[in-house]
Amino acid sequence: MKIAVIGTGYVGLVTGTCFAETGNVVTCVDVDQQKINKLNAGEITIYEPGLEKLFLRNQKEGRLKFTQSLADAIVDAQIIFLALPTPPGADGAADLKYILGVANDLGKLLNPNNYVVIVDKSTVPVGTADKVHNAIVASATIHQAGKNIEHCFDVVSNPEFLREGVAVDDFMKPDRVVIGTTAPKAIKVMNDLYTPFVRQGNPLIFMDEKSAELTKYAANAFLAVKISFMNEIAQMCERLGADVDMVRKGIGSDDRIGKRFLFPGIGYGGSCFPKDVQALAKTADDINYDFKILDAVMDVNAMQKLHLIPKIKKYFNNNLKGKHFALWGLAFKPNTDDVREAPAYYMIDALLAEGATIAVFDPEAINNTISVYGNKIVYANNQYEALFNADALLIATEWNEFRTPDFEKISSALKNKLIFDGRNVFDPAQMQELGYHYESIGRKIISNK
Ligand SMILES: NC(=O)C1=CN([C@@H]2O[C@H](COP(=O)(O)OP(=O)(O)OC[C@H]3O[C@@H](n4cnc5c(N)ncnc54)[C@H](O)[C@@H]3O)[C@@H](O)[C@H]2O)C=CC1
Ligand SMILES: O=C(O)[C@H]1O[C@H](OP(=O)(O)OP(=O)(O)OC[C@H]2O[C@@H](n3ccc(=O)[nH]c3=O)[C@H](O)[C@@H]2O)[C@H](O)[C@@H](O)[C@@H]1O
Repeated sequence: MKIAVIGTGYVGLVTGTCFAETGNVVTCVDVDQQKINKLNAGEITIYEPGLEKLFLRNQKEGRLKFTQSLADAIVDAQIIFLALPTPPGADGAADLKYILGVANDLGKLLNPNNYVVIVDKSTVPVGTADKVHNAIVASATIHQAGKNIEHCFDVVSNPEFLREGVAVDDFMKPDRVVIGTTAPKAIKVMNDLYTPFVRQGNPLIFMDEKSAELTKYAANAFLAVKISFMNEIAQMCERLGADVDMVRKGIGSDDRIGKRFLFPGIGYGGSCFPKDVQALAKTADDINYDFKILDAVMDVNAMQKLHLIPKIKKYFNNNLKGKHFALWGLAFKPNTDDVREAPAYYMIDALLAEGATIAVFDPEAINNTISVYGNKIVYANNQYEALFNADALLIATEWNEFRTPDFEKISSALKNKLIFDGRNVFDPAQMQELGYHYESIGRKIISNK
């Protein structure tokens, strides 16, 4: 099939590449000229394990192309994906200006003689498929007066459930594909497109557009509830002397609860959970429904992101002025360079406000961080360099390479054998043996005092 993907960010690039991988001819569009130039030069623009190999192969074989021109990309396309940003507006609702802006452009460009399925892959509020449909028709009425555009397209909601860091696997082998449309022609096209991705029997779930749109928010909000619930259990553990790792294993082995997404830490971050929980709360607000759990989740997460700060302050008698910290991990989770809503940044801001200095290291997110913090913090070339002369090591992201470090190197570089771990990366028993003062989330404090 011939496919256009509008928006070539984390979702658009993975979507385009993976559809090319199953033999489709895909043209990705972006307004960012630098991005398109880089991609056309064979340079990948995001760090996502496994993506570069597929990107290069499909580009070489002519199945994956990049352009700035929407008009060129949609010529003869049977499917047009919208993978555009939906950032929070001032009131917390998803801002639809990118989506509706492109819908307006499509109204000018669609060919009334070619049927096309327009698929919304962005995370959008319930009712957006109708808005996109109406925006296209309104624009066509002005710019293509007299032509019968309304019958040449359907708008489908096909929310994306990939996780950054494992995006290629999630896309190629999805747990399920949710497709919101009741239009028979669109159902056929979407079924043909996705059949190669569900050969193991995972379902393609067809439903109406609104249910599909709400499914996406419900999934992200439910996962945020799960994480926040465990973060609150961790708070209880710290006060009661229980161990959250044991509680996690104890409840996770119950199939009804499941093992995944029960890891406590310094809160959830990223470009989606924070904005999507907020947007769903706003939708509830708009229809006068008081969605109490979502408000609690947002409060818990705001508190959790700064959970280590009072612990660090307590250790240093409430005075961090002049203290110097090493921080491992900047990305909002491992295996990505994405720093949007990264919990590490909340820690950096809080420590800088207390008068501390910080040296940071992350395997992939240093460049993105330089553009945010400039010379306010120090950037190390590797995890050990960050430790030099620091009063303590702080951990904000559980990259695998942090899991079994050289503890001798750590203790010889640090001023104190002191670690505050926001992702429960180390084993408290080992820390005790090695003589560290070690504080983590929901587990007992190891003291060397
Ligand atoms: N990042 C993720 O892991 C996931 C994101 N989503 C959703 O997918 C959507 C996109 O998210 P990301 O890919 O992370 O965003 P992103 O910000 O990485 O990418 C969006 C791209 O769209 C481009 N763009 C903006 N206006 C444009 C226009 N008029 N024409 C062409 N390109 C344009 C931007 O330059 C950017 O490259 C959002 O709604 C998000 O909630 C859904 C599932 C996973
Ligand atoms: O809509 C989206 O953008 C995506 O949002 C999340 O994916 P992502 O944000 O890439 O990463 P997750 O693995 O879900 O992690 C999100 C945050 O939760 C935190 N987390 C995750 C799991 C856990 O047990 N504990 C925990 O604190 C992570 O550290 C991270 O900060 C969802 O998992 C995807 O299904 C969804 O498509």
